Amino acid sequence: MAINDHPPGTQTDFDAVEEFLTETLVPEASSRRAAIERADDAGMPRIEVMPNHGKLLELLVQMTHARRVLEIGTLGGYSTIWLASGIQPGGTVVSLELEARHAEVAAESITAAGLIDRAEIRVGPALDTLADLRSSGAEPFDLIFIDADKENIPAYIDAAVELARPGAVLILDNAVWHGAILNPDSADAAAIGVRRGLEAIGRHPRLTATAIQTVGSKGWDGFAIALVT
Ligand SMILES: C[S@@+](CC[C@H](N)C(=O)[O-])C[C@H]1O[C@@H](n2cnc3c(N)ncnc32)[C@H](O)[C@@H]1O
Repeated sequence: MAINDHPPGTQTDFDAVEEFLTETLVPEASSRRAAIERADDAGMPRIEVMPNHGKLLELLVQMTHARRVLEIGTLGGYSTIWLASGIQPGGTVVSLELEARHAEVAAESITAAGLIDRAEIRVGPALDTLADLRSSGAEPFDLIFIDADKENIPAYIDAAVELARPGAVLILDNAVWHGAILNPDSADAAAIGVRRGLEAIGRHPRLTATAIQTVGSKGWDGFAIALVT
C-alpha cells in the first residue's frame, strides 16, 4: 500500500497520536503542565504551544548551543520554560509580553520551574521593546521565537533579523493558521499577518527557511524555521 492510499486521519486520530508521541518521547511534559494550569486558573487563554512543540524549542536551543534567546509573546511562560530549560547556565531568555498580568503569572511559573535565573520578562508592546533592545545595543540573540500578535509578524521578523547574530535560528509559530494563509484577501488580519510574515521570510536576503504543517490538539497549523545568514 502506498502512503497515499492510507485514509486521512481524523481529529481523534491526531489527538491520539499526539498523546502517544508526547507520552513516549517527552515524559517531562507532565511536570511542565503546572505552568499551563496556573495560567488557566488565572483566566488566561489556552494558546500556548503544544508539549511536543515546546520540547522542539528546548531541543533547538540545545542543538544550537544558544546562550541568548529572544521570545516574542510570553503568555503564562510555558514556552519560556521549555526555552530556558534548554539553555546553558549563564544564558538568558528575554521574553516580551504586552500584558502585565500575563508577565506576572509567567514569572511565578518560571520561578516554580527553578528557571527564573535564566529568564527575563519585559512588559510592553513588543515593537517598542524590540526598538529599545536595538537602540541600547543589546548583545545579539542566537535563537528567536515569534509567538505574539499575528498582525505585527512582518515587523517582528525585520526586528528579529536586526537583533540576531549570523547563524541564529528564527522560529515563527502558527505559520499555517488553519490554512487561512492561502487567502491573500482574507478579512482575518491575523491570517494576513502570518501570510505577509511568511512572504517577508521568503524574500529576506538574510534568511533561508522552510515551514512544516502540523496537526494535533491545537488543530491545523505549523511553524516556520529560518537560519539568519
Ligand atoms: C500565543 S500567546 C504566547 C504563547 C507562549 N509563547 C506559549 O507558547 O506559552 C501570545 C502572547 O502575546 C502577547 N501579545 C499580544 N500582542 C502583543 C504585543 N503587541 N507585544 C507583546 N506581546 C503581545 C499576548 O498578550 C499573549 O500573552
